[in-house]
Amino acid sequence: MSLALTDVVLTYPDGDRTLTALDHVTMDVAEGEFAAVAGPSGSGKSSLLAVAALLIAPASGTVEVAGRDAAGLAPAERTRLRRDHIGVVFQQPNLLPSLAALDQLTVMAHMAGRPVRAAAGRARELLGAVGLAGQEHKRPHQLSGGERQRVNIARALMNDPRVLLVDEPTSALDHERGASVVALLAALTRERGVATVMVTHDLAQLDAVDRVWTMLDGRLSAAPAQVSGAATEGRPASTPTPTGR
Ligand SMILES: Nc1ncnc2c1ncn2[C@@H]1O[C@H](COP(=O)(O)OP(=O)(O)OP(=O)(O)O)[C@@H](O)[C@H]1O
Repeated sequence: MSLALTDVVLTYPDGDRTLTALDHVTMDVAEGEFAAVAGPSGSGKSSLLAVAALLIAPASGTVEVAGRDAAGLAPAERTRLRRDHIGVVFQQPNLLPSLAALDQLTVMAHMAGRPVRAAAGRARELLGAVGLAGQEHKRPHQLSGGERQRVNIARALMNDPRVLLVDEPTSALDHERGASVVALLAALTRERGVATVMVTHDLAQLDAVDRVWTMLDGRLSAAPAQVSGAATEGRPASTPTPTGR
C-alpha cells in the first residue's frame, strides 16, 4: 500500500482541554488509486493531510508511506521519506513570482540534490502532461488560475512521488475549470501509479474519483457508493482535454 494510516489519533491543545482533530482514523490508498476526503469546514481534513504528509506526528496510530512506518524515524529520515515519496498540492498555488513555469519545477530537483539538466527534460514532459506545452517560459502572473494550479500539480510530481496529497484544488476555480483539474488529477494518478488523496468540500467534483471518504468531527468513514458516483464502478480513466485555463 502506498499510503496507510492506521488508528491515527491527533489532538491539539485547546485551553485547559485537548481537541481531537483525528479520531481513530484508518485509511489506505493503493498505487493508481484516486481517493477523495469530503467533509465540512473544521472536520479535520487539513489535519489528515498534514499527518499523511509527515508534517505532524500523531498522538497514536501509525502512518506508512511507500511501505515505511514513519514513527520512530529520525527527523532527517522523515524529511527524506517525505521528499522522495510525497508530493503536495496546496490550495493556493504558491509559485515563486519571479520564476518561469519550467523553473518552478526544476528548482524542486535542485532542492532534492538531483541533476538539474535531467530535471529540465522531466519538467518539460510534466508541463506537457498537464496541458502547458509551449508555456514553459511563462511566469505566474502570465498564467490563469487554472494554469497556475496545473503548474502546481506538475511541480508536486517532479520527484516522482508514490503519494500525492491535494488540498482543495478547485476552491479558486469555477466549476468547469475545477472539473478539468480534477479530471487531470485522475488521469495522472492512473497513468503514473501514484496514490492520490484529494481533500475537498465540493461534492460536485467527485465524479472522477475511485473512492470517497467522508470526514465529520475527526472521524473518517467510507462513503456509500451513490456519493462517489461513478467512482466505484471501475470506469476506465478518461484523459481530460486540457482547456489550458
Ligand atoms: N494548530 C491547531 N491548534 C489547535 N486547533 C487546531 C489547529 N489546527 C486545527 N485545529 C482544530 O482542529 C479541527 C480540525 O481542523 P482542520 O483544519 O483539520 O479541519 P478542516 O476540515 O481542514 O477545515 P477547513 O476545511 O476549514 O480547512 C478544528 O476544530 C480546528 O479548529
